[in-house]
Amino acid sequence: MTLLTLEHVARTFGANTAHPVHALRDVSFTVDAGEFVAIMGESGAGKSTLLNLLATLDQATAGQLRLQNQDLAQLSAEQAAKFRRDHLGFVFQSFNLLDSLTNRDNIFLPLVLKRTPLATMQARLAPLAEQLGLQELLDRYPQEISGGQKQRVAIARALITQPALLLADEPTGALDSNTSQQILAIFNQVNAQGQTILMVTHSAVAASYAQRVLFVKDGRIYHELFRKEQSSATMQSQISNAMLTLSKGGAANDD
Ligand SMILES: Nc1ncnc2c1ncn2[C@@H]1O[C@H](COP(=O)(O)OP(=O)(O)OP(=O)(O)O)[C@@H](O)[C@H]1O
Repeated sequence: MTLLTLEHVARTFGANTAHPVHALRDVSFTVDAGEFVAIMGESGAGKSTLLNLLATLDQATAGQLRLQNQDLAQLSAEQAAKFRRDHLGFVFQSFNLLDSLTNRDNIFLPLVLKRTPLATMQARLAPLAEQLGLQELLDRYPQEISGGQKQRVAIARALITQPALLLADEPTGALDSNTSQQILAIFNQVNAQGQTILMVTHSAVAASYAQRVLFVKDGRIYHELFRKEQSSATMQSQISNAMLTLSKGGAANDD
């Protein structure tokens, strides 16, 4: 089942100025429910612009974005905020936890905003806390735990609303390599349980955990790699080769 469809999406900044920036020129792809897709590209390629459109924080200049058959261009600002709360989960490089709240209250926050009864919040937290190894950390504050632990809290906060799509922006960018691999293993686990994930990353290691990698260059999807049955080492070297080829200006080839 297709969850997300982008058709000829463009985003131009400063369209009526002397120097318009075509951050996205013509982006089309679909994501099926249950997929784990990584988006890679060099700095300035348009990744954040794409993520902002998917997050309903920005509107495309042209083209169509549909998530669960909702046309994202048709949402008012208020509807977009509700759509975000109801259907999307976010994980950021810098965790974005509130220091004044305990880890438990950070995780509850999106449900509190939706006025969810406490019993439901607790029932949803229990399995997540167990899976993410958070039981001992719930009553502590974000500044009392490590970066990897903060990211696990942030993942719980993103998943507690049971979002259709988890959007991750450089989720391992602030973590060392061991901790990154733990976080990526969690992504693989929740994906195996059916969670659809779209992750922007600069890291070939991180992208190699995904089933599919889309490469963005100059506001277009330039290349696509499928993991299939390949080992993570093979996938990583294919990703690195594709990035190298793209940085040299050519179209990548994964033969
Ligand atoms: N609000 C804006 N106004 C004008 N130009 C913008 C704006 N946001 C992004 N751009 C431009 O659009 C292009 C794509 O930017 P974007 O942030 O999407 O790239 P990126 O791939 O996420 O880069 P990075 O990996 O460095 O975060 C860049 O040329 C950038 O300067």
